[in-house]
Amino acid sequence: MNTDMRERMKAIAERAFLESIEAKRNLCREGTELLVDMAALLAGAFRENRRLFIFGNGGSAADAQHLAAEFVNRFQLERPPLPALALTVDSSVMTSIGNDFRFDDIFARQLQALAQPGDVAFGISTSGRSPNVVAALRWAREHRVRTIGFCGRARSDMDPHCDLALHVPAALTARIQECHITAGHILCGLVEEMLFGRGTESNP
Ligand SMILES: O=C(CO)[C@@H](O)[C@H](O)[C@H](O)[C@H](O)COP(=O)(O)O
Ligand SMILES: [Zn+2]
Repeated sequence: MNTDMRERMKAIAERAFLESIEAKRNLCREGTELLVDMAALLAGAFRENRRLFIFGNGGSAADAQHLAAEFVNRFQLERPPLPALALTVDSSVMTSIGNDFRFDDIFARQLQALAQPGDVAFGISTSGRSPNVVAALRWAREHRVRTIGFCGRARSDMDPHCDLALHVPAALTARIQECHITAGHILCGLVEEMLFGRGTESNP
């Protein structure tokens, strides 16, 4: 690689780092209160033995699985497992629904099979427009399943179907995703703290 090319690549990398930092700084200012509310909603549902279902496409499917693993196994505290499931992990279920019905139904139909009133449906979409995410949130809302969403900056199609929606103040999909996983980790930490942290029933 010649020097010009190296300098150009470094500039691209530095810009990405700085945009990511800026997006997270803005999210910290605009989204912290809402994350605490989301954590309280989730902690309340887990206290009532309700379950969490997480879903999204592409990078957000990976986020769904990553966050489900934090809840089921553990995040930062030694504590009992929490019931969370990513709706992105069973290729047989997803391909059969996509093939026999519509790809837009792959998450909603799994909720129809698994979710009960009081459970929580958690949709993740950077555009806020993925039809399968929106359809699942819509079904959940109509069936007394609590709904939370992570999306991007703009008003999103998820909003009308979410009890709580976190909007990330960034334009690029990648920067929004980086904020989503940070916010997801924070959410896991807050839920653990609310359920098992010092001063709680399980840890007086
Ligand atoms: O990870 C990325 C881009 O960074 C992609 O895989 C991205 O997640 C996919 O294009 C998704 O289909 C985008 O869906 P959404 O976030 O708009 O709901
Ligand atoms: Zn990505």
